[in-house]
Amino acid sequence: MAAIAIATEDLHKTYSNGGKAVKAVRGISLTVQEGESFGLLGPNGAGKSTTFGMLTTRVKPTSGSMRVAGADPVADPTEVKRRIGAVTQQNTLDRQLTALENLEFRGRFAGLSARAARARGRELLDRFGLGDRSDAMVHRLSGGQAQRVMIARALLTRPAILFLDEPTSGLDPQTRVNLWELLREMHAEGQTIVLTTHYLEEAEALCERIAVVDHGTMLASGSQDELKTREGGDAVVTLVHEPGAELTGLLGTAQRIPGVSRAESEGATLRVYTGDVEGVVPAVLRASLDAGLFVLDVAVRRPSLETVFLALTGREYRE
Ligand SMILES: Nc1ncnc2c1ncn2[C@@H]1O[C@H](COP(=O)(O)OP(=O)(O)OP(=O)(O)O)[C@@H](O)[C@H]1O
Repeated sequence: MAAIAIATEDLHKTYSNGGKAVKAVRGISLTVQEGESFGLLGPNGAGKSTTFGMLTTRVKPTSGSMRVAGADPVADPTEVKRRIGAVTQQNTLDRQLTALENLEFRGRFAGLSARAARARGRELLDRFGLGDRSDAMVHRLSGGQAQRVMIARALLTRPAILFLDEPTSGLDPQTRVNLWELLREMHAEGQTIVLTTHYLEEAEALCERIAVVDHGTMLASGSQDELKTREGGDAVVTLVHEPGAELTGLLGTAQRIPGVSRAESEGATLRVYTGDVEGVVPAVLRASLDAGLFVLDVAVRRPSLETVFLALTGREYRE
């Protein structure tokens, strides 16, 4: 069995914002195995960056405990930093230096000889398709190139865990897909990867295991299949009615339709969860018409991370 890379127990973080307490993280317990690619998925403000900050020593938890790469980020932050590589949301490259110099500098700081740091820097830039950009000043790099240099820099000291906070936020779709490819390669070579993302598609593309977070708590965690089976095994049928439609009666009827495991309404939208799409769609449409309602749109979503989020929160996922 693989060793444990990360274990957290009931992590909390409360910020004080002008005297007001902001409970950003409210009890996160998770385990990541070595070699895994693990994602913290949730909408903006869910507490992902705060959790990322605690795991990577930048944010001190209010309470709870954790082990990261065999050390304690609170008691021994220097040791944790030595063992991990972290890529934050901001561009933290030194703008006075070239791409290669940024890498060399990190290598020297970590105790490599000048020669070793330069060689490893070159190797990584080549690997990341940036061999011809090694002498470019940082401000000349595109967003995607800068992000790759930051990942290369984080990998320079062969970290036990590579942490990435929203790795493709703000990148164009093609650059995003290229970066996914790179991260998949790293992972195939055994690199443990922990990332945060608010893109369902990114979590789906990159993460073997996912923790779904919202409002500072972890709603569920598991492999994608586990989550889909456990939390969102049903397809979701959505009926959108004219604005202002009153759905109370319809909701009751929908809940009694055979094959419907759950029904809920949000404004003029009715959602039913079912394993029997073919049987339920006509029945629920009929119920809607019988209730004198006008249906604007019908949509069926097969089990996915989107339906998992819906099932967990009763809300549509908005990226
Ligand atoms: N330094 C801080 N001081 C006060 N409140 C903070 C601070 N950092 C974050 N918060 C608040 O904590 C909550 C969680 O923020 P956090 O950045 O961890 O979420 P997130 O899921 O990473 O979202 P995003 O993707 O927008 O960064 C938010 O309500 C945010 O406003």
